[in-house]
Amino acid sequence: MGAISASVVGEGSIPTPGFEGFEKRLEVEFSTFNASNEHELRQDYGGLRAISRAEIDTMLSAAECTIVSQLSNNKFDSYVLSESSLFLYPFKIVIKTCGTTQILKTIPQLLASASRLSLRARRCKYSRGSFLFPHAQPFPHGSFAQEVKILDKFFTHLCGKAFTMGDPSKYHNWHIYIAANESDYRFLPSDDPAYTLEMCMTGLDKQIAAKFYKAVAAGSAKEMTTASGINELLPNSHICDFAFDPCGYSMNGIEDNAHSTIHITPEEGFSYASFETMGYGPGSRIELRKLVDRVAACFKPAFLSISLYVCGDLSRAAENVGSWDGSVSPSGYVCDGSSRQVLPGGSAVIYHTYRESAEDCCNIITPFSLFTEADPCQVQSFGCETKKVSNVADEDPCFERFFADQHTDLCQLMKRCQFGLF
Ligand SMILES: C[S@@+](CC[C@H](N)C(=O)[O-])C[C@H]1O[C@@H](n2cnc3c(N)ncnc32)[C@H](O)[C@@H]1O
Repeated sequence: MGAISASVVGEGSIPTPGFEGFEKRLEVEFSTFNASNEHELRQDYGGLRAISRAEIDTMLSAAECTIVSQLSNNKFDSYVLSESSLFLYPFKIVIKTCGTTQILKTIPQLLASASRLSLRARRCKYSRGSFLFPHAQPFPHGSFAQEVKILDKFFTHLCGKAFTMGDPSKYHNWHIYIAANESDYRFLPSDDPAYTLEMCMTGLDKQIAAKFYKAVAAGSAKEMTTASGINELLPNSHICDFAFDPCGYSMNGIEDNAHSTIHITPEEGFSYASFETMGYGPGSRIELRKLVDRVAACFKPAFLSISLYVCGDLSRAAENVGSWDGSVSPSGYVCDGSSRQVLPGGSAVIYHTYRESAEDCCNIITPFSLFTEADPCQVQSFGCETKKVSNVADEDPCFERFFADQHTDLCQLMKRCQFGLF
């Protein structure tokens, strides 16, 4: 497992005064090498779900986390991890890890397993908020520029672009990397855009945070789920929950082809909760704006951010995120920053930050006021797009070690991904 506290931290990281709640999130979408039969395959095809449990374990152990519980339906598999969650759809994987885990180390095993199933990556999306304790992150998570450089090496056959959203002079930004071939994405006007909503919340209400201590919840994750009202956020979803010792909570929710996931770090001083849904949108019975309100009311954080990613016909995707301007504030919150970005591969994202409208919220001390992101020397923001700076040298021994540690013939693997040699 990765870091949990001041004394137990992952390899290459330094001790911190608290647990790093902000997750790193990697989503990779695949297609078959034989595009002609892809449509039939999409109807009834296990795809990535055929990856063996042993391969999944190997992949996760590279990042320094493990599976603690599982829940599946006929559309996809979900796993609660020691540090966050994993979702395996036939053509898509979502891995989310927190603490000092090294999520990018999962990529070689993932690409190798997918290649054995004749699948190749056609889109990679990596995102994360600004860390609470950036100096504790091991290589290559010490800066967004390092992360981008590693991602570019794995996905050279796709055109990677990196963006830092939010005001660069502020502590809280959203970092997003997307690699996709435009030619792979042809959406029909009838295709519903797909939404991914992510909320990151800090400074949780103390009484609410207390519910995620085992001693208070009689040791039961189920009790935490009901006492907090989490079970009512998406009432038709099936929930797989897990309570950590002595505190902390994670859950995955699954409903047809949509998922949700919540992770909670209740410790005072660095309390954090995240909420994510993928697959809910206008076509479902869930209205995302009302959902955002319910989630904010459930945790009552002092600060929260929303990232809404839409993928589909580009004009519709851009239009859809456009309608989510800064006025879409959860009740009791004021928006203090908004940005919007059209991304490669028919997608777009908006990012808003909010603070509680109560006047006394300015007195709340959060780690944001104590630490600053380590990125500035590595990443320069031009508008939104992150310029990939050259001072992250290829010959940096950390890069060499990163790849040497993977036990995979990476060059061979990347060539195969690029040219479809399977
Ligand atoms: C629920 S996990 C999920 C992380 C999630 N990204 C977050 O911060 O909300 C983090 C919480 O569980 C606690 N915890 C206890 N044992 C843990 C372990 N072995 N690994 C990770 N977290 C653990 C941490 O102290 C923290 O409160």
